[in-house]
Amino acid sequence: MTALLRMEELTVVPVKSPQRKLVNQVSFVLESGKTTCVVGESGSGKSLTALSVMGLLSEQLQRIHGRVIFQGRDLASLSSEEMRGIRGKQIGMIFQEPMTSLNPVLKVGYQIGESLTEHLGLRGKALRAKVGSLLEQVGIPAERADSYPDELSGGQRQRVMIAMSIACEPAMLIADEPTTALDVTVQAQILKLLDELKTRMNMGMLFITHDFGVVADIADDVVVMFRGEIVESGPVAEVLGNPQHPYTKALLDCVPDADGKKPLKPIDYAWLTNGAHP
Ligand SMILES: Nc1ncnc2c1ncn2[C@@H]1O[C@H](COP(=O)(O)OP(=O)(O)OP(=O)(O)O)[C@@H](O)[C@H]1O
Repeated sequence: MTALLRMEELTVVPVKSPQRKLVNQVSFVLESGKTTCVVGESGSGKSLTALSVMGLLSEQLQRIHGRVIFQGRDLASLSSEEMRGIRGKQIGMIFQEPMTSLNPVLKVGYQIGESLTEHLGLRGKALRAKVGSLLEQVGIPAERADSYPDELSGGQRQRVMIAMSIACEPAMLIADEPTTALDVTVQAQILKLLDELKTRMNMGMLFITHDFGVVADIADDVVVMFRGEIVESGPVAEVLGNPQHPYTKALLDCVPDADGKKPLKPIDYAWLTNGAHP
């Protein structure tokens, strides 16, 4: 079976100091209908990996090596116009903070509709019906299309972002810490919704998180990143059930108990660097 996304030895560096490898030789595969979680602490290179898939690295950064093959095509070989056609249509995206992605002065229904008009040419009644149906698919009554973002709760705003990201029925969804800003109960609801949509629409989901609790809930496969490199990857049951790398073990130690009471332990970097357990 051809993979939906095949990342081959992706390497990202700052243009001005190309010896600093922010993402170093990262390779993994994502299949349709599956979720691959990229997990690691802040600064490990997760977001740069996701942005590379979208062709959205900032101008100060460049990919010096590797390929990003989506549906059999190397995304780097596409023009910016072709890439714009893929973003939002074949690859959907959601990010951590819906308020920064939603325009506060436009009704949410209008904002969901924009990409339907741009990519699918929908207008008028057909557009309104599709927007209503998308809102209902993410658990929001259709009439909330006329609400402004600040009239919705944080969880509802993230649901609106999900509706926007799936509007064109993309083959792949990239979710970068989509639940981090939400409280635990809402987080669980959003994860469940994403998981259901992934299965129903047979999407591949690339899910970026620093939280192994989230990985346990949602991943089929997991890629553990540390300082720009993959230290461990594989099916979630294997990586969580029998972690091999000290960094994975240390991150797993940081997961709070179900009641959320276990204090977070600081990660012992000396141990990681020497390989000797303290
Ligand atoms: N434009 C840039 N120029 C130089 N370094 C950068 C740039 N953007 C990001 N970095 C660095 O690249 C590294 C990886 O960043 P990235 O955002 O991918 O981390 P992350 O794992 O997603 O962390 P977080 O969860 O905090 O977003 C970090 O050390 C960051 O400081």
